[in-house]
Amino acid sequence: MAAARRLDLPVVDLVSPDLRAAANSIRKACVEYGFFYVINHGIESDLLERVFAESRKFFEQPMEEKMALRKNSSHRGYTAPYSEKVDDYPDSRGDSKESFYIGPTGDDNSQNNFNQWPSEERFPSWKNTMLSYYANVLATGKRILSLIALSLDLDAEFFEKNGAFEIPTAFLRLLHYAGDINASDGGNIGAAAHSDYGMLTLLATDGTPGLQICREKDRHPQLWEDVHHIDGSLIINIGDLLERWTNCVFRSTLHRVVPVGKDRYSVAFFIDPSPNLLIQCMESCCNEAYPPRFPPIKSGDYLEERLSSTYKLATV
Ligand SMILES: O=C(O)CCC(=O)C(=O)O
Ligand SMILES: [Fe+2]
Repeated sequence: MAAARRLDLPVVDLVSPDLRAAANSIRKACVEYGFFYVINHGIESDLLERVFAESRKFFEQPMEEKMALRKNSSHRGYTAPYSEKVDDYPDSRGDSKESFYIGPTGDDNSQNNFNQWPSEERFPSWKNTMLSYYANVLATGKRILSLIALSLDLDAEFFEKNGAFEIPTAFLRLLHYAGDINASDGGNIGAAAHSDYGMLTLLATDGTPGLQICREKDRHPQLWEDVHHIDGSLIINIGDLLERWTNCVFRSTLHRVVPVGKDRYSVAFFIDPSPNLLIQCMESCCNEAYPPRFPPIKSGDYLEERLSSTYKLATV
């Protein structure tokens, strides 16, 4: 895999008393990179450590145990290595990562029922740890979205008031990249180049390198830059739906995970708007000279289409 350049993404302090300055820094980050770090995000390091410990414990199980919780039709549960393929290369086997999805967990029992959990007997604190992380990271995500609204010259409550959070849609995804993948084999990649589909992604990693971004996807050859680890930070990125909503003022940036010869764990949290919300160009993102580039579309229709085209193999 070609060497990548080191990149210094903006760092946004979520307890900064100067909201306007934080919003400005987010705007610059989203216009230029589509990626940034947040610090002082309010998620206890102890909770994060427990999430990683439980995640490791789950993935260390024999394949048979993991497959007993394979992803169901509601996109919750386990996905095996090579079950996801986002590239179009005929020789590629797909992504070597394995993952576990946890969907909305709110009070709504009918939604709750779709989640799958490892047995309480062998994993006594697993579910509660994940539920606790889900609640905490969702709260952090909403604070970031409020700053994003300010950064787009919108009301801080823009997303809330528009009903973006009315029907909970956020997904937690535990990820494991095996360390014994041969990095020199071009057909092997942890996660192939992709952009995230939805609104906002909050990513925690165990500090192992591998994540890279490509700022100019149409440039050849592509230039990949390492997103290095900052202790205690979360990595935030903009998804395609928010790019579309902002009329491409904000960028949804191509990224991938390359093998580094070492096991790697990460935890992604994807926040999307309510499925029934109509995504149409934000007022502050268009004018006569820069008209809306996309027709309105319902969030759920857009995301369902993107998701179903990802899982092409029959193993999940
Ligand atoms: O594991 C990572 O660092 C990135 C994961 C990712 O890009 C994704 O799940 O969409
Ligand atoms: Fe991603």
